[in-house]
Amino acid sequence: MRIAFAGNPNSGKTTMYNALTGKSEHVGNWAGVTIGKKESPIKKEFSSGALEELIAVDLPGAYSMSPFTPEESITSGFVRNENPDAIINIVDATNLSRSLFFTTQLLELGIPVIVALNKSDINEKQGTKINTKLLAEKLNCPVIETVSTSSKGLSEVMKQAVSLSGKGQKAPYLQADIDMTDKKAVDAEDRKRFAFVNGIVGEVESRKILTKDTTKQDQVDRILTNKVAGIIIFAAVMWAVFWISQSKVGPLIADWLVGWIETFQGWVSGLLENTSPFLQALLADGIVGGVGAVVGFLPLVMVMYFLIALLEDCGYMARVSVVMDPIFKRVGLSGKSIIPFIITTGCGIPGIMASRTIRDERERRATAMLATFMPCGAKIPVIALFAAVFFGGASWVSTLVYFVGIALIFLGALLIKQITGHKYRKSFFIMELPEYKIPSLKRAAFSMLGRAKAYIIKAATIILVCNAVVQIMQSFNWQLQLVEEGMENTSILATIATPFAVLLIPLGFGVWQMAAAAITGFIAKENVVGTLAVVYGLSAFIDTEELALTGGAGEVAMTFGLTSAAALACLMFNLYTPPCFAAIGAMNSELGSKKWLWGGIGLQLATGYTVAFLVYQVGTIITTGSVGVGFFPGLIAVLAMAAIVVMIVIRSNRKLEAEFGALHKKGGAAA
Ligand SMILES: Nc1nc2c(ncn2[C@@H]2O[C@H](COP(=O)(O)OP(=O)(O)OP(=O)(O)O)[C@@H](O)[C@H]2O)c(=O)[nH]1
Ligand SMILES: [Mg+2]
Repeated sequence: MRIAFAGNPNSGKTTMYNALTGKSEHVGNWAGVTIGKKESPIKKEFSSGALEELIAVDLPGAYSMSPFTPEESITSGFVRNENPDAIINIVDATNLSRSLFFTTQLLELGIPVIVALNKSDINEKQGTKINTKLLAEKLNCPVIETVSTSSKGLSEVMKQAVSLSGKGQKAPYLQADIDMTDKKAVDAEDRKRFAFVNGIVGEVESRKILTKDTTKQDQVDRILTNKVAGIIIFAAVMWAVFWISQSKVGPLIADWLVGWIETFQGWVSGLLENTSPFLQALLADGIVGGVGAVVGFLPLVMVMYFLIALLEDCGYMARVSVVMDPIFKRVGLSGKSIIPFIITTGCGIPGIMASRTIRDERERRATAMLATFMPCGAKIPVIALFAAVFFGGASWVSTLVYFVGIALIFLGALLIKQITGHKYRKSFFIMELPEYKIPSLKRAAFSMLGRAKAYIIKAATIILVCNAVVQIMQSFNWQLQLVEEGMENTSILATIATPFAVLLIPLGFGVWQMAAAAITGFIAKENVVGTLAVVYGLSAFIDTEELALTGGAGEVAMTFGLTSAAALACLMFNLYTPPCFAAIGAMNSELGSKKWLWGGIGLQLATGYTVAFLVYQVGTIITTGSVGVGFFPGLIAVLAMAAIVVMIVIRSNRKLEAEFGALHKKGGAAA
């Protein structure tokens, strides 16, 4: 027996789904969190004696059966075509008139509907009363007050769902038989439906606080969404997130963790004392050392995940969208893009997927393509490592790379706008402002632990294998003999990476070790740290005795042999060139076009290269007074890439002019 969970965005569907199934799917306090269908069996205690297994199907939020965005069409498609046995319609009880529009459409499908008047706790606090008995009569279906966050009313909802499932449903309002392609007729029909819904709401609801009254929440919103103050507050909030996770609390815990890892590594080395040097190197340095170096940074990432989960839960994200909207509009994006960008600071894959909730196709693709310029959680170890080794652990480094990421998003968006002719297209922006609430520490902790688990699994699988492969490739030469000391350049790894390293000379880090790290970084960005640990034979980058990241920073910096300008260039190259393969896969499915995908990858490659070139060369001029090595070849490469971009812009503009320009002229002449 399948029971669908449908309703407006942010009404609490996923919270209810999690409560009934024991899952921990992503919940957040803004519209558009769930972007795909999720299924899971309902716990026995809620199955209210049903003989068959009950399957809950969580769906993305939708305002109506006529979808505007890809994720809305998943919902309407499912309830229309997949015949669930019953629909639980989760209605945000604080926003009845908006929600019932969709309810009346669901009631027309002939599938039994149970209305869960969710968030009824908020109504209680605000003194809003809803006559559920009367509402049930008007709608012709059971109406039950629920609070998903505390499971109130859920047993009753399930009882009704089980007893009604498979039976029919009589609709209280039937849409007239109209031509759905006739926009005027559809609009008129929608207006009639609204009138019907408002009539019901007028009868069943009594409010203490009227919608037009200003509440405390409105006053807070006035400040948080203010054009100037809003941006300053947002910058301060994000800075605090990075500062706490990467400079304060994160490193403190990391230090303790690394102590354990080092002890473990010592123990493994002890066990292997009498075995072959290759085996020792592979197990103790390659696997334990490499994976340990990556896991050592886990606390930084975890603290960050925790803080972002708190931000998601309190209702602030939607406000940030509003603040950023006018700025993003200028570059052809919309305020909604900010949510994918913030999610990407955790991981690029859900970040890219979150772009699905943006209506305009061009904006959606631009967002998916640019999201990974925001450094993700896997890049934190890389940032922290370079900051510690070359810049004394300075927190300006991480702040800088996030701001450069934002700047690149703006520049990239401007470029896409140029290429796709944004001036010919219009878009609009609707963002609902959800209620503020005190974020749940428990939920944030769960979300953090879930992500930490994924990070550890990744370290123990992909990263472990990569490190082992790197270790083997650097231990042997092509004759499959062990490489002797001083002959490291002849290893398989070195000979493969050297041609790539040549390309990196104008960026200041044209050595095979850095090239190898960048290449393994495409498999997973943590690999940059793992590979550097393996190829340079270093292990823990966090020094336990000095309670600091790489207490032996000077020594490590010497081993790497980079100037500070080259180090910063190397860091930025690893951050802004294309993300890991998994994120590229997500880009592929969201962009839905090979042209856009390759355009995106090309843009990322060109951007990463150019930024690294500029940072190294300008940095070298500032510090030494003359340009760095490989300046001219690098300049030629960068100019060639720029020329290609200019050519694409000119060509596409000509095409657009032919397509739209004529149209505009015609329109102008007629007027
Ligand atoms: N006060 C209160 N808050 C709730 C209740 N149910 C859910 N919430 C909160 O509402 C917000 C949205 O919850 P979700 O479960 O993500 O909503 P959703 O309907 O799945 O949203 P989308 O996936 O975006 O369509 C979260 O912050 C929840 O904690 C409730 O009964 N009472
Ligand atoms: Mg949801």
